[in-house]
Amino acid sequence: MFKANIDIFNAHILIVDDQRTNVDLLEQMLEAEGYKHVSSTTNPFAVVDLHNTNEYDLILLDLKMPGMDGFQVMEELRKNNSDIYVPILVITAQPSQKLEAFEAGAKDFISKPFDLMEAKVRIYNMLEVRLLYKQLEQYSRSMESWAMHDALTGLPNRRLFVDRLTLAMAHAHRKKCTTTVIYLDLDGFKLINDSFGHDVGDMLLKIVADRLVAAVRKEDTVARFGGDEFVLVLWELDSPDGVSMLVSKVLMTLSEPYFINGRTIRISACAGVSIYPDHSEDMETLIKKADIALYESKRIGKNGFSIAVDSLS
Ligand SMILES: Nc1nc2c(ncn2[C@@H]2O[C@H](COP(=O)(O)OP(=O)(O)OP(=O)(O)O)[C@@H](O)[C@H]2O)c(=O)[nH]1
Repeated sequence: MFKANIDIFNAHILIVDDQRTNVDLLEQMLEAEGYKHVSSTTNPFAVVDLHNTNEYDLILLDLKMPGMDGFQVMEELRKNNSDIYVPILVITAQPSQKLEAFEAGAKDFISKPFDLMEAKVRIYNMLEVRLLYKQLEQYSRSMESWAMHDALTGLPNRRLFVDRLTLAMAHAHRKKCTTTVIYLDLDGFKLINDSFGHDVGDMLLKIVADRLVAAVRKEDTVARFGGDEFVLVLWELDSPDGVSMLVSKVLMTLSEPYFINGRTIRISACAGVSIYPDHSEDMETLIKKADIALYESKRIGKNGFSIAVDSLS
């Protein structure tokens, strides 16, 4: 469950005011409050670059400045920022400008001359909302990644695999080339767990994942469907010979010895292969055919592979 853990005083704050005395006053106040990252500029033209580099959590922006006023700065910030939320608190001596400032994107305001107590509270409140929002965003990104990856190996899981295969098939359709699906299952993996323990089994699965990733190209996908089942999506293999050579290479890599906790462990794998569009143009059928081919190769014996047949059987 999401649990907020924010340190408001670690926030990055920029003060923008052409009057050095105002800048100094705000800077001193914020530093006395305990804010650790406060910087300032008296040059409104520098704000966009500064924000792009430092991604401030809060910009205290004077509205009335020569050359470029606060409204123009806000407009430039909005134009140059992919983040729709620009954290601006305007500083104004003219109450009549407040509404206009809100319409231009300001989130709150501080009146001049400063009421320091009020300024402190407004800054704190705005930072609280900003940092909570940022943390929630990070959390939802990590949840998204978690939902798409296998926790043990970090490989894509079945959901992400389906996305990647969809993409590879669309590419193959456009380029009139192939996409290959390789369904892999280790031989006698249960015995590894039973003989050496689940932890050793886990370590072996992680090494298997690393070897598979190393054996294919960067654009290919190696996914784990759970247990000792791994499924690969390969882009643009040009001939059945190429496929056979690659699967043989993968199986050979997996049958190399594994050195885990001072032990040397050997294991092999079987594979089933299906090719888009030769065996099917439908994704589910393509995966099913690779799975059936895998069972066929398991039936024949260890450390081998079968290629799908044209019709589902
Ligand atoms: N260490 C470990 N074991 C797992 C994990 N997930 C599933 N397993 C085990 O993997 C084993 C898979 O067993 P089987 O599907 O019978 O595979 P196998 O022993 O390789 O049998 P064949 O495929 O017929 O050769 C089971 O013992 C599961 O408990 C995991 O994340 N870590």
